[in-house]
Amino acid sequence: MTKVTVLGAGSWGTALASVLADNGHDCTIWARRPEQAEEIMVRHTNERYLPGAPLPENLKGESDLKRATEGSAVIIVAVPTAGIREISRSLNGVLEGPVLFAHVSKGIEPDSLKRISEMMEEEIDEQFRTGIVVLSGPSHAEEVILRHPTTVTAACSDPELAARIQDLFMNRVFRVYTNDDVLGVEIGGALKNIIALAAGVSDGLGYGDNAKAALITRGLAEISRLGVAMGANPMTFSGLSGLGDLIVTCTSVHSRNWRAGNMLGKGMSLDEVLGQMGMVVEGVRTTKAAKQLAESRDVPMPITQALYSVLFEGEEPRRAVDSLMGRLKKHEIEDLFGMS
Ligand SMILES: NC(=O)C1=CN([C@@H]2O[C@H](COP(=O)(O)OP(=O)(O)OC[C@H]3O[C@@H](n4cnc5c(N)ncnc54)[C@H](O)[C@@H]3O)[C@@H](O)[C@H]2O)C=CC1
Ligand SMILES: O=C(CO)COP(=O)(O)O
Repeated sequence: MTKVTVLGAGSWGTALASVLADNGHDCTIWARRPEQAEEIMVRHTNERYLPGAPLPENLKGESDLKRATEGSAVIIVAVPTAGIREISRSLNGVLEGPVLFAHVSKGIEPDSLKRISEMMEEEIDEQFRTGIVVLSGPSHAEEVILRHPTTVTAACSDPELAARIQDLFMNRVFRVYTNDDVLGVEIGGALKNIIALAAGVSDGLGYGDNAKAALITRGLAEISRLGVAMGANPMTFSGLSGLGDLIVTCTSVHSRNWRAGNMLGKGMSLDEVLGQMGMVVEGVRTTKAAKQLAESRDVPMPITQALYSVLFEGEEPRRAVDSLMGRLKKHEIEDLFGMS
């Protein structure tokens, strides 16, 4: 049994903490709001984020960060990308020794263009961390909490640390692979949200499966192109954190990114959509970051660019699709990782 703390009591933190509690670990969720911590501790529910789901009775809730992390050997960071720096910094004031971190968030920070593990490395004092693993893959919280079969990958440059996180989470319905390509896993997990937003827009416009398959396939091409230019292993993108997560997020009504895109496609404004969601839609900020990354590395990312124009430049979704379809002729495979 390992003492583990999960930071963030949203849908993903709660679902993953339930996996850990199922596996018999001593698991505490840290929630910002005391009433939410109490709900988890006393009523064994988290109605706002996972309505109707009973949580394991051995799962604890705590809103004091010091008490929540006291004695923990492993900390799982499950807050949205925008909160990563703040929570990481707070840990320096409460931790007493080194712990193993895993993060499960999917995003890139605009302007700094940092991945989650890079932000954590910048903010958490070295004396408090033995390593940072990223856990990512096709995994909607709503299905994990129902104990439906799910597969993810744990990536770290140190294979022993990836294996520790694999062992911690793995059970008969939650299968964890390992990978050493942290960059590729983080880029795939973050950028699939952009394509999911675009797939939602396409569905909202009334387009069909052909359009969605095109977005998934050409989306994978542009994510891989950027990832490889940054130094990722091309094979990572056909794995769970690449193609796997693209499929699940572009085709599921559980996806907040798909749902947000769908509302945009039906004519709502971005502000109206975000006002209605009540949960994080990571792809919006990541679209900004990915556009900046693509420009800084001179990598063509036409779908990202088209979505950016819809989100931030007032472009009509239907016109954005027209411009994508009207691009110059290309070879499908040649220059997949070049400047096509
Ligand atoms: N929901 C899912 O099925 C999955 C989500 N993820 C990723 O996990 C991350 C978290 O997502 P969800 O749990 O779904 O989000 P959510 O919207 O369900 O909940 C976010 C939680 O984080 C808290 N929070 C927000 N800002 C914070 C801050 N600055 N400090 C501390 N807590 C803060 C909120 O109060 C809330 O409890 C995201 O990066 C998402 O892409 C990854 C895989 C699956
Ligand atoms: O990352 C996810 C599933 O793997 C969840 O996606 P959404 O954030 O779009 O709900």
